[in-house]
Amino acid sequence: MKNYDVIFIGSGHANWHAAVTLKQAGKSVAMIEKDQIAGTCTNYGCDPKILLDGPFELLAQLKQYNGIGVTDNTAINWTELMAYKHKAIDPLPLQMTALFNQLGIDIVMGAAKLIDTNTVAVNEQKLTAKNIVIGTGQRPAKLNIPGREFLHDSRDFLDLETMPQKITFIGAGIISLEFATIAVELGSTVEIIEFADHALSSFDQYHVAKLVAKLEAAGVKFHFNEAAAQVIAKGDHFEISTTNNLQIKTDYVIDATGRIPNIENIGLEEIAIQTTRGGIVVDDHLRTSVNNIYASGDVIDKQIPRLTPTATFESNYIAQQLLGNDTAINYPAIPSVVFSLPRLAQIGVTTREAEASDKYHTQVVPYGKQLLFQYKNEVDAELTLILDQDNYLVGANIYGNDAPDLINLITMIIDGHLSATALDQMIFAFPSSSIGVISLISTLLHRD
Ligand SMILES: Cc1cc2nc3c(=O)[nH]c(=O)nc-3n(C[C@H](O)[C@H](O)[C@H](O)COP(=O)(O)OP(=O)(O)OC[C@H]3O[C@@H](n4cnc5c(N)ncnc54)[C@H](O)[C@@H]3O)c2cc1C
Ligand SMILES: NC(=O)c1ccc[n+]([C@@H]2O[C@H](COP(=O)([O-])OP(=O)(O)OC[C@H]3O[C@@H](n4cnc5c(N)ncnc54)[C@H](O)[C@@H]3O)[C@@H](O)[C@H]2O)c1
Repeated sequence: MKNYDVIFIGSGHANWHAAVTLKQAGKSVAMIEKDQIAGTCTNYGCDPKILLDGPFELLAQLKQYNGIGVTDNTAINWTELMAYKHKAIDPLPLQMTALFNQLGIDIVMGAAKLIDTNTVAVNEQKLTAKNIVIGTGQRPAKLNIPGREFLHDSRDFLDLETMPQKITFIGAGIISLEFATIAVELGSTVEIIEFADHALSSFDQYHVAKLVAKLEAAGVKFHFNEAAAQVIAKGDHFEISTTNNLQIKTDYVIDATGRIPNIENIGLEEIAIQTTRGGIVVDDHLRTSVNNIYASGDVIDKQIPRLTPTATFESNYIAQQLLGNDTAINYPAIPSVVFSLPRLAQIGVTTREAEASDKYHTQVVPYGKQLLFQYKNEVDAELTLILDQDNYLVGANIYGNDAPDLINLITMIIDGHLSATALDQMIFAFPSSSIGVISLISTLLHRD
């Protein structure tokens, strides 16, 4: 039986950052993975998604010059793009495995199960360790309705060789809105069934409404207040009916009604690790109810966004814990982005929280209009800043193609508690899109 300092169950961002740090610090480390090395983000999530999205973003920007210099927009060849995706993404697990092996991390392929508080079974072997970290992530939820066998998920979409002519998404969450943006641009008839009366419930609803209107103008049909009830196969197509008897004919159905934690069949009940429907319960040191076993990433029962940067933050935190630092975890402000076109991003105090408290005030900055050519004629791009009573930035929402980068800039202003005076001490490259937004924000920020 092989004995380690630390065994990691799962090889996603929740675990591999810590595995590398601990190995480099001289610990013996094993990482067990039952599917593809490097987990969801690398193989079935952020990375393939953003690769496929690239030309769609460029096309959206080109369209902003229609009638003022650009006449003929390029068409996207999805099948060719998908071939490129396979070429770029498929080798990543092997490359990451080689990197981990080179560092001296033992990689074990197979489904891990805890036998006792120090022992993990995988295939026919048993491995022991002083500490174990569970980072088993999440999987797509699957609706329990008649015809569920016809439902596809995000992984299937990111592997589609040809885009179906008619595609229907169940759920108007992040995954649906990102993928609907792509499908409608390729000319598919896109419908979205959502049981709430709005989309993207955790995002600023003023910006969400603008995004929904933009997608509707592009041809996406939203059916709010509708819950999918059954899917029937009829010849070469499918018929979806809702609880209100709405009928939709479609070629392909994606169930994007959320993601659920992988907590089953890994021995948690046997050794009394506490879980809820939301995942593994941890304390403020990311320890489970069994003291030497930690949990990290998407599988944790947590209120913060389940994202790659939060999984990475937790992984780095656990590495430091296992190297002797005993401070409780303290999350900074966490940005979230919806990679639709335009993008939505948000961080920190929300507009809803700001409206309910006299500690904050909000300011809308229509930077698309104010910085027209720096932002490539994206006229409707705007951001809402949330400021505290001393005019320090505590939150923001962005609607615009540049949101993923702008929100990082704003993250630094929030985390650094930067005033306008502090920003004045820095020199930024000019002309650039960011310097424009920095100057607009500066006029509103605290001055010493
Ligand atoms: C379509 C899509 C797009 C996304 N886009 C973004 C984005 O743009 N930005 C962003 O920040 N986040 C995005 N995410 C979320 C991001 O992928 C996750 O937050 C991140 O992957 C979480 O990392 P993790 O290590 O906790 O889990 P995972 O990456 O899911 O890793 C868990 C690993 O554990 C393995 N495992 C499970 N059970 C066992 C077992 N018993 N034994 C051994 N191994 C096991 C799994 O096979 C998996 O490889 C996206 C997710 C999806 C699905
Ligand atoms: N850009 C990103 O960061 C990114 C991108 C993709 C995925 N992710 C990850 O995936 C998660 C999002 O996954 P998602 O989009 O599947 O979930 P979600 O929670 O964002 O959205 C699910 C939607 O489905 C609706 N719904 C649930 N049951 C329904 C039913 N029976 N009929 C109709 N509608 C129903 C819900 O009301 C909700 O609006 C994120 O939380 C994140 O962890 C992140």
